[in-house]
This record gives sequence, structure tokens and C-alpha cells, in this order.
Amino acid sequence: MSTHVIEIENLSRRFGKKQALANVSLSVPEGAVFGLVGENGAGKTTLLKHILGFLKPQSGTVRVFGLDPVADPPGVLSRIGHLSESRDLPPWMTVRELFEFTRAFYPKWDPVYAEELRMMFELTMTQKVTTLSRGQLARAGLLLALAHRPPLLVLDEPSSGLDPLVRKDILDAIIRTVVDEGRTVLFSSHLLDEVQRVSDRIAVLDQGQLLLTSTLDEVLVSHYRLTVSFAEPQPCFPVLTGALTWTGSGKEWDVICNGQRQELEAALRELDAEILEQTAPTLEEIFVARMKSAARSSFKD
Ligand SMILES: Nc1ncnc2c1ncn2[C@@H]1O[C@H](COP(=O)(O)OP(=O)(O)OP(=O)(O)O)[C@@H](O)[C@H]1O
Repeated sequence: MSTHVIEIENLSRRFGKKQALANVSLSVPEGAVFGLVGENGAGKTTLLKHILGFLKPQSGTVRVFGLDPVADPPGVLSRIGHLSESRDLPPWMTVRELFEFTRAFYPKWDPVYAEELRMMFELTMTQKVTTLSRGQLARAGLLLALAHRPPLLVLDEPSSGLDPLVRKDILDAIIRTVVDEGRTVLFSSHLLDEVQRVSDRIAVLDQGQLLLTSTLDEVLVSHYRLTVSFAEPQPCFPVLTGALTWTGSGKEWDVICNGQRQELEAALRELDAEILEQTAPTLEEIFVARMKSAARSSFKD
């Protein structure tokens, strides 16, 4: 039986009139690389803040290592390496002081590993935080999150605003840590190609609602793209169960679909349409299709 490091049940959160999270339930199994995706304002940071105990659930429950993060901050935070979205590191410190300062909070700080990471991330001990570039700040923040070898890493947009080379460093560090030591990573990201590259599980948030949570393989296998040709030109694509989004005109259309394969094929045959090709969409294409389909449904409601 797999152990879940994080278990969230029916978590809801409002900020004034804004429903930031609505009845979100998800669990993160031990050893997973879990990618949390969603558009700006979808609720990703709000969800991560509940996991860290920075926000108290207005309704629902959050358990991390079986503990309530609000009731037991030391029990939870000592086992988490956290990279915040704002990378809020004390600007007056040097990198060395930052190491010493952070180390004081974590008895399990590994100085050899910290030095290894410092070399890999090309950080200079004497440099002041205030002079670090955005990329260097992200590397320093990640180093601090990793160096006490926490069983759980929570990273908010670890590669946001970084150049591709730095991004690769960060992702490599994530993968290496997880693969080497079987630890768990939960990270939020806008970069779907990266999420597809490193995650084995994903959750998609849309305006505070959980649109889907599953293994990456299940998501990829359950979605497919059909290129179809109708006998006669179509003024618009017909409404078909399982068809999420479509592009095209006249006789030829490209459709991103979810499940319902046999029904969809039968419906297309009924409409005198031939399936020319079936291909696999990327996670980004699936994400866009799910978002558009969700927006269409909520518009209808
Ligand atoms: N402290 C707060 N006070 C008021 N509204 C808030 C607060 N924190 C978040 N919100 C609102 O809640 C919603 C979700 O915000 P959140 O930061 O969780 O989204 P996000 O998915 O992390 O977005 P981004 O990708 O832009 O970082 C947004 O509409 C945001 O404006």
C-alpha cells in the first residue's frame, strides 16, 4: 500500500468574495514528483501555503506526514524544503551568512551536500543576497531548500523567469534528489513541457477547482488527437461527447479528445467523417483543451 505524504480533503478558501480554492481533494504519494499546474490566479500558491501551514483551512483538512501543519508547524516544517514564489531571502546577508543562518534551523543540514550544490549552482560565498541575479536567487533558494535533505520539497514556480540553462539546473537537481533518495517533490509551474518531462503525477487547478489529478501516464493515455475529414464541408465542428477542442474548417478538423473513444468514432462515422490520423497531444495541448472545455461548460451553466 502506498503511503501518502500529503492528504488534502475538501479544502476551501475564500479571500473576501474571491473563491481561491473550492473543495479541493488530492493526495501526494511518497516518492512522487507531483506537478501542480494552472493559469495565473488558479490557486496554486494558496494550496501550497495551506500545506506549509501558512494558511488555516476555512473548511476541509490538510495533513502532511499525517500531521496538521497549522497545529504542529515544527513537526511539518522541519521535514519540508520550501522555495517560495517570491524567493524572499534576507538581502543584507552574504551567501555564507545565509547558509549559516538557515543551517541553525535544521539539525539535519548536510554541509558537504550544501557545498556540492553551491559549486553546481556557481554561487560565491562572499556575494551579498542583494546583488544576486534572479537566477542566482532561485539557485540559492533551492540550495537552502535541498541542503537539509528534507523528505518533502515544496517548490513554488521553481523555474519562473529563469533562462533555460538555469531551469535545467533546477530540474536536474529535483530529479537527482528524488531519484537518489526516494523523496517527494511537489512543485507548481506554468511550463507544461517541463512538468511533462519531470513529473509522474499532476494536478490541474482552474479558478480554485481541481480539474483533474492523476498520474502523468494516465493523463497522456486518456487524451488523443484525431484528424478527421468530413464528406461535406462543416460550418462548425459538431457537438460530440469526448471532443474537448477543435481547430480547422470545411472538411478537415483536428480534435483533442478525452476518453469515449468508441462512442466518438461511432458518432463520427454516423456523420460521414473519416479518421485520417490519430496522434498523441502534448501535456500543454491537453491542458489548453481542458481549460477551454471547462470555460465552455461554465459559460453554458
Ligand atoms: N492574501 C490574499 N488576499 C486576497 N486575495 C488573495 C490572497 N492570496 C491570493 N488571493 C487571490 O486568490 C486567487 C488565487 O491566488 P494564488 O496566488 O493562489 O494563484 P496562483 O495559481 O498561485 O497564481 P500565479 O500563477 O499567478 O502565481 C487569486 O485570485 C488571488 O488574487
